Amino acid sequence: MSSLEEPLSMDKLPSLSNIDFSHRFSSDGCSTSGGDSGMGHCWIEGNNSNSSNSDEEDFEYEQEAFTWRHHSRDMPKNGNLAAYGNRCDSCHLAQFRYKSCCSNGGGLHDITNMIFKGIPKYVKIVEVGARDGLQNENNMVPTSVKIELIHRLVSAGLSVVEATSFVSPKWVPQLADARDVIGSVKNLDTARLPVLVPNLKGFEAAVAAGAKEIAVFASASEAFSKSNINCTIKESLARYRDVTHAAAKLNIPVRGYALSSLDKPIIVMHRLLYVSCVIGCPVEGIIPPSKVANVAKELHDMGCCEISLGDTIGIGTPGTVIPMLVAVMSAVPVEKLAVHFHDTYGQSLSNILVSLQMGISTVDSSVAGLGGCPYAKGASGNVATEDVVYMLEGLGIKTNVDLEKLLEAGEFICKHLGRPSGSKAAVAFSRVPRDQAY
Ligand SMILES: CC(C)(COP(=O)([O-])OP(=O)([O-])OC[C@H]1O[C@@H](n2cnc3c(N)ncnc32)[C@H](O)[C@@H]1OP(=O)([O-])[O-])[C@@H](O)C(=O)NCCC(=O)NCCSC(=O)C[C@@](C)(O)CC(=O)[O-]
Repeated sequence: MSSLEEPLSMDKLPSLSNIDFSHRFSSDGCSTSGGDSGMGHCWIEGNNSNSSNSDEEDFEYEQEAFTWRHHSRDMPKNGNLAAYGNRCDSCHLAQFRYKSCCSNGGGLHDITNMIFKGIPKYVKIVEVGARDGLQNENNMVPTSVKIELIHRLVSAGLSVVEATSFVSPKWVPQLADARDVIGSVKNLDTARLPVLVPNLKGFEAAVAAGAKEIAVFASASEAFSKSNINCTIKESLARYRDVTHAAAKLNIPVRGYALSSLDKPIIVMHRLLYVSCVIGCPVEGIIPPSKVANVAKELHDMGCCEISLGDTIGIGTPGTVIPMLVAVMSAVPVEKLAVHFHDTYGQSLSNILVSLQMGISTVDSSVAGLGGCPYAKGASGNVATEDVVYMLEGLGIKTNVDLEKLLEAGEFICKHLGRPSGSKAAVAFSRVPRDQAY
């Protein structure tokens, strides 16, 4: 059993013992500085008490703003887009159904902007299925399947595909083939392929195998740090300082970022840093936002150029995510933050949406929602990339991901794993021919 399976097992889920039920999903139990900052209400600006919700107004609004509905009804039955008009000639059929580019050329984004002030025009998706997804699989996935999956994800347009982990094979046997995986994909030059490393040993192995970018991971929960990487938070930060310096010394040119915390700019390998358990921990229960902010700040000060905030057990709601983000954003610039939601309670998309509203434009997700473990009932994988792309494109936010190809990548891995996709969008698209899907 992997180290992850233990903390995620049902008996350790916080819902049962460690976290008061109301605190799990409301901001009341999770303010940034002791009192309730009320932030849970401030960031959601789409509707206020003045707005009417009458059916009539809703209908008019839909007609004006979301003209894609008309398009999908009026579309030729044979799916011949060219015959329908030239505005959408370049759209794929599946995307045509929901993509705002097909309506009034940019106008929809303006309307969306009125509702979602500050929402980004482009969101970078960090695909973690090949790593976060497959590390929890009960059965070993053959190396060739992992390699094929990575190729498919890259060819779907994902610009960052986390490939594997250089962790102890005793702890995570599912990724014991990290060297072979990275060896086979390292020359893919249209995507960045970070790998997870927990210490210097992992870093050295990753470099030797040809990894050009790495990600390190610390926890905001002392107990989870111990169970996940067998050391305290402080010890983990010390390890990552060593890794940081080793990366800097190698001065390996990567698609990366200058390290600003040392006196001269150095190209660093550690793009991404995870902070896990940012909302709750299977052992400790609710994690205060200030604790998350402290860990994130330490890592930022080390020179990490991107910090991904992981709701590892997927208990967050906008009510708890917002105060956590407020706290972290007071310590780390928002452009360096990413969000990483597991979908245990089905809250990921709403959590992503509020994160975007707060200025975050990097989102982690996993093709087909991979990551669930049969022995961890109640805890599930990451939010599915297909669902994220569907929502973002529907909002007029660019992702540069080809949904058709992404769906095919999801089908490929689900077929291999012998189970249905964890993506709602993928399941919906699979039920009817793509050209008739809503
Ligand atoms: C950190 C350790 C290694 C400490 O494990 P340890 O047992 O404390 O380490 P150790 O230093 O005592 O070494 C024990 C053995 O592991 C070997 N070893 C030591 N390091 C490595 C390495 N890098 N690669 C390969 N082997 C290694 C080392 O050489 C030795 O081998 P032996 O002498 O017994 O044959 C272990 O706890 C570990 O690998 N943990 C990783 C667990 C993991 O991958 N968890 C999943 C990460 S996902 C996550 O955290 C959440 C995230 C990021 O997805 C975000 C979110 O969802 O919220």
